Amino acid sequence: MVGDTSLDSGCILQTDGLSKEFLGFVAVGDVSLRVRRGSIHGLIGPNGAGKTTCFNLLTKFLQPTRGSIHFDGRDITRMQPAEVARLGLVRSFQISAVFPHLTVLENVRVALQRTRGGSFDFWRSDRVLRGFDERAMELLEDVGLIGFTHRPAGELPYGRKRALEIATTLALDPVMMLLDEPTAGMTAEDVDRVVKLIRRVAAGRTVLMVEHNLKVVEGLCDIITVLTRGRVLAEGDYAAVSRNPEVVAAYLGTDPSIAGATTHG
Ligand SMILES: Nc1ncnc2c1ncn2[C@@H]1O[C@H](COP(=O)(O)OP(=O)(O)OP(=O)(O)O)[C@@H](O)[C@H]1O
Repeated sequence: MVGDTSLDSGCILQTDGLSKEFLGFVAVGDVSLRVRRGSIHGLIGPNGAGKTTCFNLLTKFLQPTRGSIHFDGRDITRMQPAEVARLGLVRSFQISAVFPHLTVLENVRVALQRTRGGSFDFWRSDRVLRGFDERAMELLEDVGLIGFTHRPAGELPYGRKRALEIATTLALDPVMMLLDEPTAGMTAEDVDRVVKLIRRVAAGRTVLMVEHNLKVVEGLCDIITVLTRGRVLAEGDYAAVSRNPEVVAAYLGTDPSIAGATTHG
């Protein structure tokens, strides 16, 4: 499959023979992923399966050892992370990307300014930044953070911080969002809220998410790719992959509950 660039027009993201080796160790091996435009696509697998490495390859934080990546009809295999983000393939960063001493509104404003104004605008006055307020408020509304507008981001409860992180990602106006374990470490109540939020922000976009909570995967994802030891083990909707004996076997010892389609972690 390496070098196969016949593009599937229904797919916004396509990898062919994608591989990453670390000193000969195959972290991702020959992964040919097809992400349908407008879908919510889950990437799951036991610990060490290669999910994070895969994400890092897609967002160009790592260069592949072999294989190709096409996004929206373009070959992005050798592009830089910022170029890929400009094309609309945006990763939702971890909490550390939120500035804790800035308010919720200021965080979104800065994200908007980075996108639209460019970093050279940083010296400009508050007045310029306030120009972004209208859009920032819309985004805060979208993610349910209006009630927290003037709170320092560092004081937000964990689940709300993840919502803020999603708002700052939405500020980049992504065509496709990559979400890395969006519900990790959350209380059940926060999980529900973030699931609803993802469903809402996924409208009109494509989402690829790594997620350990299988209940979340079941509820959100149209299609799921199961990785194990760097390779694609199975693909399909939740009902199909959770019944797949190879998937059940791969999870045994780490998560036997997949056979019963319940929650992990
Ligand atoms: N920079 C690196 N150097 C060497 N080995 C690495 C590197 N990054 C990842 N690996 C190895 O590649 C394999 C896949 O790791 P990866 O983090 O992608 O898995 P994962 O599916 O995201 O796991 P988890 O669910 O635990 O986060 C692991 O065996 C890991 O030790």
